[in-house]
Amino acid sequence: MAHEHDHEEELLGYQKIERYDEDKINGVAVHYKDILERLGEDPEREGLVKTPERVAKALQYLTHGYDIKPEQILKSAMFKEDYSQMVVVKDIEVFSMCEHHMLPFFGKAHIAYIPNGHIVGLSKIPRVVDAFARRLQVQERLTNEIRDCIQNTLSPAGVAVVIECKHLCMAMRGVQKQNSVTTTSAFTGEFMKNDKTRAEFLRLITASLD
Ligand SMILES: Nc1nc2c(ncn2[C@@H]2O[C@H](COP(=O)(O)OP(=O)(O)OP(=O)(O)O)[C@@H](O)[C@H]2O)c(=O)[nH]1
Ligand SMILES: [Zn+2]
Repeated sequence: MAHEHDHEEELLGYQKIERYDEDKINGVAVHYKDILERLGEDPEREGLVKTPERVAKALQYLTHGYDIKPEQILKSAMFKEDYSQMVVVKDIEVFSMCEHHMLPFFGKAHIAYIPNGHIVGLSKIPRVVDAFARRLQVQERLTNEIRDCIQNTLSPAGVAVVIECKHLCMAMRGVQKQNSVTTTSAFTGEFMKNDKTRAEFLRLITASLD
């Protein structure tokens, strides 16, 4: 079986990076076969035979954030540094799933912090976003969890998080609003106390490079 799989990857010419928990995949797939039948489909037809397994794998991937420890990610790349100006990472892609309908919501996160003795490896900030986004979420909690993780781990003078997302549960169904974007924000420290600092952050995330 393992051999067959290696061969498949060879044929595709690339390595599939995802690692799957077979018990979990099989357990979820059984239910999706039943769901297909209950929706009026024929789970044995060619295009659907592997669908329960594919859906199970997709869902495992879309919720793999439960297995990640975001604090550890930050701690793995914290460096003593004297820099005390705002550090902004903007336009970080976000893909998450709303916990009410299990439909995607997606957009961008903009994050800033003001170092207080330590800086963090830049790539670790989008990694923290992913760790919390790849779970069943609401946008408000996602926003707060990212803020709290950075604040509690790095102890900066302040953290700012703004997230802008479209929710498919509002576009494909329900109220069917195709263009509405939801914005959430969360602040600590200087971003909360100091209007000028918060305004500078908001200006930086709306400013364009080109
Ligand atoms: N606050 C918040 N609400 C969300 C988020 N994602 C989805 N929702 C909302 O969750 C709510 C669930 O409300 P219900 O009335 O129980 O669900 P529903 O009958 O499917 O509601 P409609 O979407 O209005 O048809 C809806 O208003 C969704 O728009 C989110 O990230 N944050
Ligand atoms: Zn929803």
